[in-house]
Amino acid sequence: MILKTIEIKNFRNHIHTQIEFSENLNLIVGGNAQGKTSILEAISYLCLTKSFNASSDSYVLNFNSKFFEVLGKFEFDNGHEAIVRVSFENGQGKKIFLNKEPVEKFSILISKFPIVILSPRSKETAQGSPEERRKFFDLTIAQVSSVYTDELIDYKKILKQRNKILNAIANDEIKFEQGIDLLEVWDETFVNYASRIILRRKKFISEFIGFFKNAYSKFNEVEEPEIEYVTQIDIKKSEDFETLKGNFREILLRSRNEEIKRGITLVGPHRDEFVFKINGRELRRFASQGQVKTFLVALTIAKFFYLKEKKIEKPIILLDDVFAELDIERTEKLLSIVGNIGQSFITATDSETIKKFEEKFKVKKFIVNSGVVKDA
Ligand SMILES: Nc1ncnc2c1ncn2[C@@H]1O[C@H](COP(=O)(O)OP(=O)(O)OP(=O)(O)O)[C@@H](O)[C@H]1O
Repeated sequence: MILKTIEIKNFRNHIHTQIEFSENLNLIVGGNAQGKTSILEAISYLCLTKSFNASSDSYVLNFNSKFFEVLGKFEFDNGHEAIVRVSFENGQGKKIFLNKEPVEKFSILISKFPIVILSPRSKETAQGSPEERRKFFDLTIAQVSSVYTDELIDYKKILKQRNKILNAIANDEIKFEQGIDLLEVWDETFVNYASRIILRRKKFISEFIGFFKNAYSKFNEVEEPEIEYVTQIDIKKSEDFETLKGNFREILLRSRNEEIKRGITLVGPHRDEFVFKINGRELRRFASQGQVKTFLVALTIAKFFYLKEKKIEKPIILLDDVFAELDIERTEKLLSIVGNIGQSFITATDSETIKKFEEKFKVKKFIVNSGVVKDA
């Protein structure tokens, strides 16, 4: 897939920006705070319905505007075209159109437009809390399966209900027996959703790990990297759905007294972990900065090839400020692996490093100045 053109209105400091991209490498250059990352954020809205940087749509809405709009024209690998329009207005919320038809379920869009992003925030995936890694992998699975996104949303709703009941029992707001009855109403559905998510994550990691190890070995052939999926049930003894469900139901029942005492759900995929390791040691605790960088680049490459195979569609790739974050060697290697196959967008502040990079790669260069973009 390639993004041929984009039109951005009232988005961060871009009042009206129109860009025609190259189908290979697009280099977006400018000084600090000129609006380079904002272009990548706008692209992210077209594929993921949101920014990879901002937690709220209102944050990217231009300070002096009432609405923003991003319009992108894509071409899929089979030659078909698609137009995505995302708009947001204060008080009205976000609206998305695919080929002029309103998109009711955003999960559909996420699973249709494969994208891989490496940004300064990606460090959180390696070094942040378990939630950061769950987010990274949940998004990767969501990009392949819209059903997974819908199930995750439903799971979170049921989890909230369950927590409300447990909390009410713990605080004596309802009678114990009444609370247990209520819990039992929710629990079978809870077990069902939890088991589906766990099974999906298990299957995903068994497929993804090959892509990941292969990518890592391109940078380091000596180290043994690992991504371990850790869930509360014995995953090896949970081959099929019914067995997994049975195992899950069992630990849920076993945890009931503790859950009631604490007033919260203690068992379920919201507590899962994906542990990153190098040579058997946890990355988060023991890795050097260089190892963390290699891990992140390998994750990016692995995700690119995983999505490409699953979607039978080349993802686009966004690299935000990678020269500052990664160093030139890793960036060049990353681009020599994925940049020759797909379309990439890379932001950078102008420097000697960039000049050398431009000599090596065929790039279309754009200069950004106070939210205004010009072809270089
Ligand atoms: N909601 C908003 N409305 C208007 N301007 C905004 C809004 N949010 C951020 N800005 C400004 O828009 C610019 C966008 O910066 P952006 O993050 O795209 O910069 P950048 O060129 O990538 O810079 P750097 O190299 O420092 O990362 C900044 O000047 C920022 O202060």
